[in-house]
Amino acid sequence: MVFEGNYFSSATFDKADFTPDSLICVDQSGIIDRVVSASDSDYQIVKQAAMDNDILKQIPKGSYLLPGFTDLHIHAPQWPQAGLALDKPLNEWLNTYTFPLEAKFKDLQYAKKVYQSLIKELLANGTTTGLFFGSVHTDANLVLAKVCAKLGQRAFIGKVAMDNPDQTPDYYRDESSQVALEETETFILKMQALQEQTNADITSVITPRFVPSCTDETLQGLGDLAKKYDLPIQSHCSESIWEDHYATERFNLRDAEVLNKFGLLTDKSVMAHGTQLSDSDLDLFEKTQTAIAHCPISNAYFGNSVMRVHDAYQKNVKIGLGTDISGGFSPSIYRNMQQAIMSSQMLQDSSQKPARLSASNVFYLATIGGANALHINSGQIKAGFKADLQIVQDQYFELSSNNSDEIFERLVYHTNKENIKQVYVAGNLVHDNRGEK
Ligand SMILES: Nc1nc2[nH]cnc2c(=O)[nH]1
Repeated sequence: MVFEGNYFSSATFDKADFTPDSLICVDQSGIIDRVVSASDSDYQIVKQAAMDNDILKQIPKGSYLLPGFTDLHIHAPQWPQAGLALDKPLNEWLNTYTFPLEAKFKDLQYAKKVYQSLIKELLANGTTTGLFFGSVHTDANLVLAKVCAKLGQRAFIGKVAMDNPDQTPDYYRDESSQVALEETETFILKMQALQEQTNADITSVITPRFVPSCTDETLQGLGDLAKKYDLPIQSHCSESIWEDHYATERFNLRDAEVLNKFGLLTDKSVMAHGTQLSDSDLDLFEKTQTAIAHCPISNAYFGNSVMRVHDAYQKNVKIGLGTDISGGFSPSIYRNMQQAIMSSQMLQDSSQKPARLSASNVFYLATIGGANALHINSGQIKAGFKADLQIVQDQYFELSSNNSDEIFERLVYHTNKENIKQVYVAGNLVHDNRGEK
């Protein structure tokens, strides 16, 4: 396939490049094998060949090609309660609403219905890769993997491990540390088999829910499994003041230090939130190459402060964006880009250091940031990268300036589901709403 049109892609944290009138050539394996610019001598030849082979896709005037987004933190089973009970503190929200909902995923029919709805919604919002928390149930997590395989989303999925009887309800927990670890290993092996069977881009992820939910044996065992199978790890770290106090009381260590002690901070780890991370925690993240999933909408409810994106970035800590469905109400990474900018302004007002984020900064987080955290060659429109792409319409094209910087800001601020016309994962069309008004 060859796309013809204008595109935006992050060049650096501070700058998104606009490239007009290009041919983006995608090979059979879904990789961008060449980007031909209008000034290249063979532009017309490449275009003609694509037309002759009926593989030219022309992007209409006023629409742009962007890289697909990575959602670096999302709880798939919480989709049915997106936007509900967000006026409660985290601990109450978990115990009163979230654990009872997740417990329902024992029912595989229910799981299938919810997961189909969620993955369609994410694709329609331009999210081409997701890093998912599932539930404790191995089989329901496999349902999620099958749905992602079928609908074509790249997925990293974790069977949630939670076995600490002091912090989890008896109706929703792994029965013991042994069960948590055995089920995690079973999930890893079944995911490997499914991956081989379907050839889908699905990976299992070691997933201790968070330090309070897990016993020491489970935290240690999960660290060992991550090492044994060389897998990504995800959890929550320093999301709230309550979580930080809990770690200090139980271990006399900071939350990040506890995770590190059990081998859970590695270059394949993605820790959600981090609003309470200290400078020394950020140094530890840098040293271990652990990434942060910044979830600005969720943090406004549960985070007790704004995550210091600039400080983390300055310290070379990898960062991407997450929706945190359903701590965050919106499945849209666009909506989270907007909130990241707004929240950063509030941090700026209470901080001596630079904290403001620009549209280019948050676009970088949504694309390159997320892809780097997961070690995938996605998030850029460039030769050698996966063709994870979205065609997005600038709804104010006819009304407003056509300066590329302004178009870019409009796209970041105004794109909604209706303006996302097509989405591709590794060159495969996974969402098409051109027929809709
Ligand atoms: N936001 C959020 N924080 C958590 N900490 C432990 N579990 C959760 C969860 O489901 N959502």
